[in-house]
Amino acid sequence: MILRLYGLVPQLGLMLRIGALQASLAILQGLLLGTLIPILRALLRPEPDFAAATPWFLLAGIGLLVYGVLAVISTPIAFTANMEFTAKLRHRLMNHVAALPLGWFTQERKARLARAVTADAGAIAHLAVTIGGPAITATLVPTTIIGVTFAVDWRMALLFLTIMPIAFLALRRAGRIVSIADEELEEAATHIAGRAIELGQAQPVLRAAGQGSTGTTRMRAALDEHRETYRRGLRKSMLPDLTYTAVVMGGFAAILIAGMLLLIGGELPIADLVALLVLAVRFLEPLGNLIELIGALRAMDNGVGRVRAVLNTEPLPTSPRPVRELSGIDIALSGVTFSYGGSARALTDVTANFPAGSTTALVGPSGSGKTTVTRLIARFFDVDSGSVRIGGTDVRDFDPTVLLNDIAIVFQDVYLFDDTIEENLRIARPDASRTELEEAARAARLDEVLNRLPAGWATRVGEAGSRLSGGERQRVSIARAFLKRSRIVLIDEAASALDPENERAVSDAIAELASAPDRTVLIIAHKPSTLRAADQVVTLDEGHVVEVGDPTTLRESGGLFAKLYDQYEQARGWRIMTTVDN
Ligand SMILES: Nc1ncnc2c1ncn2[C@@H]1O[C@H](COP(=O)(O)OP(=O)(O)OP(=O)(O)O)[C@@H](O)[C@H]1O
Repeated sequence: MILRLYGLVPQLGLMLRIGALQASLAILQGLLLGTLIPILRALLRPEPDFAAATPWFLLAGIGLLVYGVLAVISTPIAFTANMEFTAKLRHRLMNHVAALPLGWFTQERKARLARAVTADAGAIAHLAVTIGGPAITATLVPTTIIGVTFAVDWRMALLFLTIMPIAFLALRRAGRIVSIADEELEEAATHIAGRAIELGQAQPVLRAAGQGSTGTTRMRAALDEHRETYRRGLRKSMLPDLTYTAVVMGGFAAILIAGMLLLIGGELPIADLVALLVLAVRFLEPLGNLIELIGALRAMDNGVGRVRAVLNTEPLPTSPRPVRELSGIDIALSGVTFSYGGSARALTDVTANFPAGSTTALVGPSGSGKTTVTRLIARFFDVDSGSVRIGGTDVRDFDPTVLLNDIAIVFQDVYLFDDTIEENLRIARPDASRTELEEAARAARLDEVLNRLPAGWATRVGEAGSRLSGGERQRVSIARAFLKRSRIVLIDEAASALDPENERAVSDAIAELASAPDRTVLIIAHKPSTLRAADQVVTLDEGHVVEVGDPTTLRESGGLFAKLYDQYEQARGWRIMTTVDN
């Protein structure tokens, strides 16, 4: 368990300090109790011998003082260790998940990750420090007492020695059952967390269906499952708990009977029996506490297992000699085949070139693979076969930070952090000057929004940007791309209707982003104006490239692009009519 913990947070110095401190406290406690023997032997004579007891009293006094000082020192050390362990573990987890393929982040795994970062990391550090110490005490105090007992009566010491392994065997069994129950309970708790996230996300749909307050049946089932698992766990662990308690109580009875028999037989003086009974109580008490601790320790071990499972997930492989800069900004997909894990392919043998400085419109029916192409270029996933190259280099050979720095992505569904507009922009470039921020805002037509808002740059956008409209959120996202000065920009143009003002602003901003000659732009396009302005069009259908060419020629050829273009224009006509009518 200790090795597993060390593997998770390799803080050898800290662990040794805490361990040594706790071990010293435990051994000192046992030895202090040992001073009782000479003291009682000296005092429980027909003529009490105070002179013989005095040095032992003095020794016990000094021991108590040292014990007190060590106990006081250990509190701040344990507190600091707890904080340090938690922070290190959380950082390790966050750094690791940042390198995982996006496909890993399913609803269930997101819930597990949330619990690993919050509950597990906190509990592991807390338990390692606050339960680890008492666990050391609960093991070392009885061990020291056995040693001390040998000095009094070897037969009684052997009895103490026999009780300990029997108790540990009973404890092991109880621990195993507690561990299984804890794992089942954690599984049920993770289900609840997953369903709770789902419940939050599905609120609009549930309310529309009149079920906002009752929740989903899946959520109710998860709660029932948790309750039942808890009950089952309690039932299962009751018998081993009782067995262990019986061993500990039985141990005391055995010591008492054996001591009385030796006393009656004249083989043990009364002073030694009294001292041995006090030692027996202190011997069995920490052993008794172990049953409480074992549950917590097993829970910690399970937590360690869960955190390790996240940390053991393979990130996307990195090249041993990663390329640290782009040598060009042309993009080439060559024979790319990719599926999201199931049997259905999202892309099949896709070959397409996106020349440096050009703007390409990616077009195709829903589900044809447009978003997948952009995800593979940004290396959110790795291709199953074929290659994606930027400036002639396979994206798998780049240092991942190169792609993060040189590619800007303007998603349709923009995620904003619950912070000010300024901070949401600074994510793209934390050290941007005020002038750079303002230039980016102007280019993205965000300045109009900022002028309208009373708090301007300091406006808080609300959770996930909920206080801004969809178009305004997109302008923030485009401003991020300008600020980042990325030489490759991947845009998912909104397919749904924006209000005319936002639509014009977003279109103008995208056009400006695409007009730079030193930028390669890919737009998943739905608007006739964007399609017309593109240097080339790549049409996808069911994961295959079906057309490549300039927009005018493709429109005249009457193929899939021409059909989609007409549909977009018709939809736009309807929207304009509806807007005018309103
Ligand atoms: N995360 C995912 N997990 C599993 N399958 C996915 C995932 N994302 C997309 N797919 C599937 O891959 C195929 C291509 O999807 P993709 O999102 O690339 O299409 P698209 O052309 O961008 O569609 P749309 O225009 O509707 O956004 C679809 O069949 C889709 O169901």
